[in-house]
Amino acid sequence: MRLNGEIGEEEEKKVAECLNTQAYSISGGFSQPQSQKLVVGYALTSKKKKSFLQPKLLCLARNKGIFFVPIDLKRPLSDQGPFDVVLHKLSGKDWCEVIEEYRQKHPEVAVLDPPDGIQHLHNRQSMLQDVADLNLSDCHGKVGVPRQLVITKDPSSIPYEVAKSGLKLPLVAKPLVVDGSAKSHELSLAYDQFSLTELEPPLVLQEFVNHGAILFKVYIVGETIKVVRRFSLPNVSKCELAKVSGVYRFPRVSSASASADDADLEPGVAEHPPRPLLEKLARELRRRLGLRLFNIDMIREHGTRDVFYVIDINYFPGKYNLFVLKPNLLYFLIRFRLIHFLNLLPMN
Ligand SMILES: Nc1ncnc2c1ncn2[C@@H]1O[C@H](COP(=O)(O)OP(=O)(O)OP(=O)(O)O)[C@@H](O)[C@H]1O
Ligand SMILES: O=P(O)(O)O[C@H]1[C@H](OP(=O)(O)O)[C@@H](OP(=O)(O)O)[C@@H](O)[C@@H](O)[C@@H]1OP(=O)(O)O
Ligand SMILES: [Mg+2]
Ligand SMILES: [Mg+2]
Repeated sequence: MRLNGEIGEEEEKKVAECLNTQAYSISGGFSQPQSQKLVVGYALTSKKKKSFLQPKLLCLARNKGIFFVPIDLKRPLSDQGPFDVVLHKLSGKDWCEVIEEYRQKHPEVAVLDPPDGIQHLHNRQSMLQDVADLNLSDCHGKVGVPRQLVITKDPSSIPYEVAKSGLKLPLVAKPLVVDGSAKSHELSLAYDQFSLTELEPPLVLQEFVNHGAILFKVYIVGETIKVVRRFSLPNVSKCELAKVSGVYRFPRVSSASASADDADLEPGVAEHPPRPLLEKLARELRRRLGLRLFNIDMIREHGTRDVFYVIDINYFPGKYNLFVLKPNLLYFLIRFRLIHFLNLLPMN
C-alpha cells in the first residue's frame, strides 16, 4: 500500500490515460477499468444535500459519467450499491461505526474521508493541534494558531483560569464541539474576564487576533487549493478594549457575508497568503489529518506581511459547488477512485 494515496510517475501516467479516455469506472469488480460510469453513494444531512447537490452540479457530473446515488440510512450499507466512491458528512457515533465497518469490509470502495480524521475536526482543540505541531515558519511566512484554553466545566472558575493562563483579552468563546448544529457555530467576543462566567462550557477561549477584518477561506480538494476572501470581524483597538466590557454574541460573519474578493481593500490586508506557504500547509494537513476535502480559515495578523493564524478547519465545507471548484471536485472524484484502485494492486 502506498502512503496516503500518493502515487509514482508511472501510475500518474496511467491515471492521466484513464482520465483522457474516460475509462474510469470499476464498480462491481476492480480487475480492469471498463465503462465510463462512476457511482458515488452519498450520506449527507438534508441541509448539505440542499446546498451541495444542486441541479447544475448533478448535470455537470452526469455529463462526465458521474452518478450521485443516495445511501438509505435505514438499510445495511453493504446491501446497497455497488459504489465506486462513498461521500459522507454525517455526525454521530453510530454513523462512524457503520462507515468504518464498511471500509474494512469493502476495501475496493473509495471512502471520502476516513471517519477518525473527520472526528478530529469535530473538536476545536484537536482540530488545530496539527497546525500547532507543524510550527511552520520557514516557508514564505509563519503559520500558527491563536493561544487558547479549554473550559469543560464550572463557568465560575473561568476568570481565574484565564488569569492563570495569561491569555490576553479580548477572547473569542467557541463551543468546544462542532457537530454541524447551529449551536456549535454560536460564538461570542468577551471584552473582560469577569463576564466570562456568563458562558456555557464546554468551550474554547481563543485570543482574538486583529486581522483587518479580512479572512482567507482556503478550500482544499485533494491537491487543488482555492483561496477566497471574506469579510470578518473588525480590529479591536486598545482604546475600545479599555472602554467596553461584557460578552457579545456575534453572527456567522464570514459565512453570511458576501465575498470580499472584489472589495476595495488595503493591499497589505487583501494580499493572499503566499502560495508556497499554502501548498506546504495543505500538504502537511492532508497527510496528518488523512483528509482530502476540507477548508482552512486563515487570518493575517494586522500590521504584518507574513504572520498567519489558522482559526478554524471545516470538513467538506459548503462552497465546493462554487463555479471554480465544481469541475475540480468532479475530476478529483474520478482521480481519487483511480488512485484507490491502483493502491489495491500488488506492488512489483
Ligand atoms: N481568534 C480569532 N481572532 C479573530 N477573529 C476570529 C478568531 N476566531 C474566530 N474569529 C472570527 O469569527 C468567525 C467564526 O469563527 P470560526 O471560523 O472559528 O467559527 P465557525 O463557527 O467554525 O465558522 P464556520 O462557519 O467557518 O465553520 C471567523 O470567521 C472570524 O471572523
Ligand atoms: O453554510 P454553507 O452551506 O455554505 O457551508 C458551511 C458548512 O455547512 P454544510 O457543510 O452543512 O453546507 C459548515 O459545516 P458544519 O461545520 O456546519 O458542518 C462549515 O463548513 C462552514 O464553514 C461552511 O460555510 P462556508 O464557509 O464554506 O461558506
Ligand atoms: Mg470558520
Ligand atoms: Mg468551522
